[in-house]
Amino acid sequence: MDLRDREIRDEQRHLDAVYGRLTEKIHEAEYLMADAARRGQVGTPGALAERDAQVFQAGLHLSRLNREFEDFLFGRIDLLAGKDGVRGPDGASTSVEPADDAVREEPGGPVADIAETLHIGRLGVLDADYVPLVIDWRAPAAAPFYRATPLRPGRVVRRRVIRSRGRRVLGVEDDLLRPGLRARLAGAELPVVGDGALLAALGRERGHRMTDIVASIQAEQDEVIRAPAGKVTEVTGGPGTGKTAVALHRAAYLLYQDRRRYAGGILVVSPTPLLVSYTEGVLPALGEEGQVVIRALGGLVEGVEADAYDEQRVAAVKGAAVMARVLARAARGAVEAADGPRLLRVVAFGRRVELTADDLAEVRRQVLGGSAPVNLLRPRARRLLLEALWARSGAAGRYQDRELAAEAKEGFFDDIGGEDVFQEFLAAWWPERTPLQVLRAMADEQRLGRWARRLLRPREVRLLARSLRRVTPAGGGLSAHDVALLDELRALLGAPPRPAPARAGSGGLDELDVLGGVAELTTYAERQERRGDRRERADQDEERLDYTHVIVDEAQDLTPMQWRMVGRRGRQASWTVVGDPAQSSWTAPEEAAAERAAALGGRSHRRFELTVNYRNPAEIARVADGVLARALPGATPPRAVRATGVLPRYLVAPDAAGLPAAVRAAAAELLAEVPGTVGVVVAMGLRADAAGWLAELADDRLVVLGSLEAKGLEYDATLVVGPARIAGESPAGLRVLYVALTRSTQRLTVLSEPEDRPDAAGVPELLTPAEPGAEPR
Ligand SMILES: Nc1ncnc2c1ncn2[C@@H]1O[C@H](COP(=O)(O)OP(=O)(O)OP(=O)(O)O)[C@@H](O)[C@H]1O
Repeated sequence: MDLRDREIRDEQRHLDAVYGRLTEKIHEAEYLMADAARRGQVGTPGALAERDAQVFQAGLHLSRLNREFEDFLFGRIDLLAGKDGVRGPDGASTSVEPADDAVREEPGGPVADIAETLHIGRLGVLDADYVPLVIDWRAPAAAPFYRATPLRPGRVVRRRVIRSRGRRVLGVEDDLLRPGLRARLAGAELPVVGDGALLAALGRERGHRMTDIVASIQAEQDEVIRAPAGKVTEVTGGPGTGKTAVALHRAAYLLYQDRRRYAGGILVVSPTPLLVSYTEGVLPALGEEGQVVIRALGGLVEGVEADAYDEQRVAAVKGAAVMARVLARAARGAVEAADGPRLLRVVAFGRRVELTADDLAEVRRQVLGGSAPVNLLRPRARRLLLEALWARSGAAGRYQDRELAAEAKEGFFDDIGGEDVFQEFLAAWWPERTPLQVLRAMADEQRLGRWARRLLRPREVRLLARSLRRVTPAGGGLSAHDVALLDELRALLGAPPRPAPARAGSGGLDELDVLGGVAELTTYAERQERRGDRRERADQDEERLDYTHVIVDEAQDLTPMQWRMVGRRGRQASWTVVGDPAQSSWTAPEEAAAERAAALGGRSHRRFELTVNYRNPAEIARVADGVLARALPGATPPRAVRATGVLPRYLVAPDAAGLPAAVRAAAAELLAEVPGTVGVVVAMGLRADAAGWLAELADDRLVVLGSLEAKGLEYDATLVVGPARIAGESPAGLRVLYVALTRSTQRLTVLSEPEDRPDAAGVPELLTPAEPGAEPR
């Protein structure tokens, strides 16, 4: 038996002991459940409550234990004796530094004994004597597993990554943190097996789901994951540096640290639904099922799901901070229905009392002088209308006595205010508006022009109105940018009215008379389960806005309006904000920076930078770095950790007619070369066409993406089609191209069109080295 097999056998013994203990715990939990059920039969309220609590606890416990983790146990550290003998609650010694006499100088060099061995896994497990069999990866005692480096080894002599599946140990890989030291474990020399656990993880094929990195978190990443949840933790780093992975592991860490505070209260905001589905398996794999809400920007408003895309010039209008002012006017303007009543007539004291259009306009002006959200101004509208009628009735003059006058007025308010005529008038004259109704009202160019006077240019008004025309009364056709507008409107309007059947005379705004339209929609996260029972649940949707921690992924892409929306969800929260300015597809970064600062309030920042690219092989990173130099001259790219020896491939499509076949052939070639996924990235405008061209390949490993959808995702191989077309789609196009080129873990093919002006080797102009000092486009 060779050394590796022997070490695997030893780790297998340990894993068997762990599973033995887990089995005992499962039996304990099952016993508890059965016992609880028996107690329930007693039937007193107290017994029932106790049973519920026990069943709940035992059920939780069981479901965690029963999960077949692919690698329940994944790490081990062998440690020198600590400076003091203090042990923490998990049974491990707490000292970070070794005892002064832990290492002895001997003639052959320094020698030491391993004083403590810890196994690291997804959950903490103690044996019957409270000795730790496995330390939870988030416990303080596990930190050295991630943190120790040869420069600062602390007590760690050997770090071992254990690969296991189910109950079987498959392999071990060791790193020596103190290579010059001869260490002894139970009298024998400490064996060392292989190297490169990290590299093995990085080279593995990719699927459609992100996996956790718990076995190979690197020191600079660990610093971020375990950073105290101060006010704002800000993380920057280039593509592939693990920002998304780190953000998700941080959520799991915060839960472990203070479950009471964070359970259910962590929100992760992701740029696209694609990235949400790519990442949503990571937390359950870390044992945190259902504790963290992950939402796409277009799915942040409860009951709404964005399913449309805005071209860049429209997005630029919708995302700009000035929209907040346009919407404020729209919210107030929309309460005045074009076909609303122009005369209020009641009968009081035996004669007709009227308010004319001019009178009503004056009352409306007074009502809008109030600062409350528009829908909440209705009681004020009611009161001011009655005041105006009372004044017009001339009744006040008939009373000398102030008390009598006040009494008469009160009676008048009660009588007139209670009449059907008056109530119907009020409902039509001050209709309650939903955000969706107001947004749709903005599709009328003339009306929008009025609301946006001196705020938007006529061209912008036209673009905006035209784009909003696709929004249906039920909320179809909304883009992620529209959702931020809806959220702003919701704040301006106040709580939307409860869903109710449309009432005649409810003051429809042109055709916008679908009350409660918004509440009829569903969110991304709940789409699956909700399909069948939308109506029943719509009423129960009390949206949560007060998260305790908000994590923003790809933060560089949020528009000012989106920052306002996200900011509303974390007024009291601490924040983790991760992003990379070099990948930003938003064109006005300064404006976004101002709204971001407002969203994060005056909270203090702690900044971290990640510097190593774990995704792209060096051969691919080099190509991307060239584009980065054009997009942001002077920016430092992250350092790629591995090379594959495979150079990117350059192909050229002869002309537009030949493009579909060329795309198909290039994609098919990549599918044949890699075991996992292939992403085909095209300009947004080419998305639908490209999907059609590739349909016949019918391979579920293949994904077609518009350039903006590629954000955050990764594939074994990527085919980037038409770099110039991608770069030409917006002023931020070069940065979008940079994103496209950094999606691959193994192979990259670039397919040029004639407009890419490829050189003789097929390398498109944009991918040739930039002239020194070249201006960004
Ligand atoms: N310590 C690690 N061990 C193993 N894999 C890692 C490690 N860190 C990152 N990775 C892998 O590298 C890839 C990139 O990580 P991630 O998507 O989190 O990077 P990112 O910084 O968010 O990238 P981008 O800015 O391009 O979205 C993922 O496959 C991730 O699992």
